[in-house]
This record gives sequence, C-alpha cells and structure tokens, in this order.
Amino acid sequence: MHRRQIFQEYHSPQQQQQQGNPPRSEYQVLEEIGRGSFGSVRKVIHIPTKKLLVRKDIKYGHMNSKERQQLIAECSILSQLKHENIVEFYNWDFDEQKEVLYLYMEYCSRGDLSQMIKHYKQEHKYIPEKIVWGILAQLLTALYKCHYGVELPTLTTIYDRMKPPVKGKNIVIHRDLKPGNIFLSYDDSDNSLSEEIDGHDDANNNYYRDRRVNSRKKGSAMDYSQVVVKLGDFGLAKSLETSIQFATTYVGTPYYMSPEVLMDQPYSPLSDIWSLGCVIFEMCSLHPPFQAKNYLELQTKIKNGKCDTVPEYYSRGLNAIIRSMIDVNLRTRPSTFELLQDIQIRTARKSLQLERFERKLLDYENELTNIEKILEKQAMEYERELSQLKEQFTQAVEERTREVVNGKKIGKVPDSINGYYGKKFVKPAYHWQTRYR
Ligand SMILES: Nc1ncnc2c1ncn2[C@@H]1O[C@H](COP(=O)(O)OP(=O)(O)OP(=O)(O)O)[C@@H](O)[C@H]1O
Repeated sequence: MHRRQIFQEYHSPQQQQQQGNPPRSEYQVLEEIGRGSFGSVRKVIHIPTKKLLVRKDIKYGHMNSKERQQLIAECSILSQLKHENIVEFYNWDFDEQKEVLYLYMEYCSRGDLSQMIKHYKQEHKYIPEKIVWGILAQLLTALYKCHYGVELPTLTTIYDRMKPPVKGKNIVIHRDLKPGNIFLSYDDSDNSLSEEIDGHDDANNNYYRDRRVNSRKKGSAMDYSQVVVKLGDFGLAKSLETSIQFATTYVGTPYYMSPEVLMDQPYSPLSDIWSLGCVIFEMCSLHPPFQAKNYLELQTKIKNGKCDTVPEYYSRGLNAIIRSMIDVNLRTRPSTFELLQDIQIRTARKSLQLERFERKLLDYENELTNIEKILEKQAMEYERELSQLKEQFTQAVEERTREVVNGKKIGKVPDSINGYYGKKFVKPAYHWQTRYR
C-alpha cells in the first residue's frame, strides 16, 4: 500500500465529520508552547466549545506504512483511555500535503513534574510528603486504568477490601514514564478560557472560577498543594520502534528505564512501576536515583539497582514503597494493584477524594450564591415596581376624593389604577427580606 494512503483509508476527513470529529477549521491555532523530538506542540482553541487544548504535530513523512498503522492504532487506544489523571485525547486529523498528523489533547496549564522538581530545587526545599503521596496515589490510579483497562473503584473507607482486577481489553503500558511526561493541572474548569475568544462570556462564572483558582494560589506564586497530575505522552512515537531500537535510539538519558528494558526484554506493566519508583524517588531527593557520567555507567548502575535512600525528611513508609518499586527482581516488584493496597496509598486516595468533594461543594456554594444574587435583584425590582404602583394608586384615590369633596363630576378611572388591578403580581419564590425570619 502506498504510504500516503494509510491515514486516508483509516478515516477520511468526510468520515471523521460523519463520526462527529470536527474539521481543522474548528480550531483557532495559538502560540507554540514547546518542541519534542517528533514535532511542535501548540495551544489551540476548540471554537465551538471554547476549550483551550494543545495540538501536537507529528511528522509522518519518514514513517513506513506499518509505523503509520501502529500510530493510528495508538491514537485509537488513547482516545478510549479516559481518566481524570490521564491527559485527555480529543481528536486527530492530518494534513496530507505537509504529511503531518495533528493530535488534539487536553491542555495542562501548570507545567510538568520536572518543572515542579526544578522549582523546589531552586528554592532549596523538599517537596512536602503529603504532596508526594498525593501524586503517587493519582499516578497509581491512572496506571491502574492503563494496566488493567478498567476503572479503579472509589474508596468508601480506607479499610475497603479491593478485589483483584479482571483485566479489560485495552491494556496500555506507558513505556516512557518520566517527570517531563507527567503534567500538572488544577481541574477541568481551568481550560474553559472563553474570554480568550470574545473577551467576555459569563462574567459571574468567570469571577467565581478565578476566585477558586486564586484561592489555591494564595501565599506563593505557584502553589502545588492541590495540583492534579495527568499522565501524558504515552510513548506514542516509541511504539513505532522495537524495544531494542528504542534502547539504542532513545534521545534522552534513560534515567527512568527499567533494567529489563535495558537488557532488551519486552516492556511489561512492571517496567512502568520501576519508572514510577524512579520518578517518586526524584520528587523526594530532587535528583534521579541513578546518575552517571556516561551511558555505560548508568546502564550498570540501573542493572545493579542499587541507589541511595531518600532524605530523612521523608517517612520510612514512603522510602519503603519507593524501594519496593525500584526492584531489579520482576517477581518481587509490586504491581499497580498491590501498591494500591498500601494503607498510606489508601489514605492518600481517600484524602484526595475528600478534597475533590470539598471542591465540588465550593463550586455548588458559588452557584447558590450566584442564584441568590439574581433572586435578590429580582425581589428588589418587584418591591420597587410595587411601591411605584401603590404611590400612583394613592395619588389617584386622593385626587378623586378631592374631586368628590369639591362636588365635581367623577371622571374616568385613571390608567394607573387599571394597571394596578390588571397586573399579575407573581411573588418571587425567594425574598431577601423573609430569608432571616
Ligand atoms: N498536554 C499538554 N499540556 C501542556 N503542555 C504540553 C502538553 N503536551 C506537551 N506539552 C509541552 O510541550 C513541550 C513538548 O512536548 P513533547 O511531549 O512533544 O516533547 P518532550 O516530552 O519534551 O520530548 P519527547 O518528544 O522526547 O518526549 C513540552 O515542554 C511539554 O511540557
């Protein structure tokens, strides 16, 4: 098959439209925010929904048909991988002439974990342990979805017994878990930047959203205490190559690569666990667990699996869980499910659930305050109108009384009186004066 045909045959733009996929014209392209090894990343606005997204451009000109097919297969897996801790994949499209594939994804406005680590390093501070547990718990729930293809049940109490998962159909191994691929965001409401398009939308909603976001930024330029982490960059391009090629052609330093992958064994979900251990280690120590002057030295260190403990600032429990993940022995390295059994992970998950619930309550409270303001305004207008009519009525009665007293012939009933009787007064459901009775 001719190279160019691959994308066309998979989904023509017409088919995409029939399936509800919007054409490229529905996106307003904004500035470039970065460049990766396979192309650029730009901010875009999905005009109909006013959502701020990113568009990742992947040049496919050099790929053979097998690689292109794999890329498409990967896109379709990612489009089904919906989870609050996974960067959402919205759509894909391609430009046949430029031979570029466009991937539309959720925009994560707060940078990535590597920037967060850098921030703490510059400030000469450790990342608070609660934040580390929170991020570990979020990443494990994301990996659970990837490794088992099913959603992790929410916890009722921290003592809930978890049933071993029945593996679903679409099992995904990340293969390139590193701080730069773990994005930070607050929550979905961050990305509905309607004001970027038309300057103003719903002033009240924006006001409350900003108030909530600002309340999280209180005290410092960047408050990481309530960030939501999103696993991104699912080795899209890496799936195009075999693990052997990957090991030799890997562009960055493979600080987070597991020993088995370095020894050309296939990737497994446990390879992601090794990398996760390295990432969490780096969050605590502010440097990766294995460092070396050259690739060979690094390879030897990783294969031996010997690294320092994390600073004493952190609890033994955290150190132990990190060490359990950085285990050369695949038989003793814990799975995502096993890690999620840990009581501290359960506590962190429960605490995240409660924080999310609190955020929702705050949203609800804001919404109610908004409604209350509207009703108060309505009630005041009603009061004003009523008192105007009463005044007109009193004046008319007084006028008529004077006319009768003066022996004048009574004329027509003034319009204001008809208006008063004819008007239907619908009392508002809510009245500010009666609220505190
Ligand atoms: N969903 C996203 N939201 C916000 N920024 C993003 C998003 N995806 C990528 N970026 C940013 O775009 C830049 C390029 O990202 P990209 O993933 O293409 O390359 P990379 O991870 O830097 O390198 P590589 O291609 O080797 O993985 C990075 O600075 C990254 O932080």
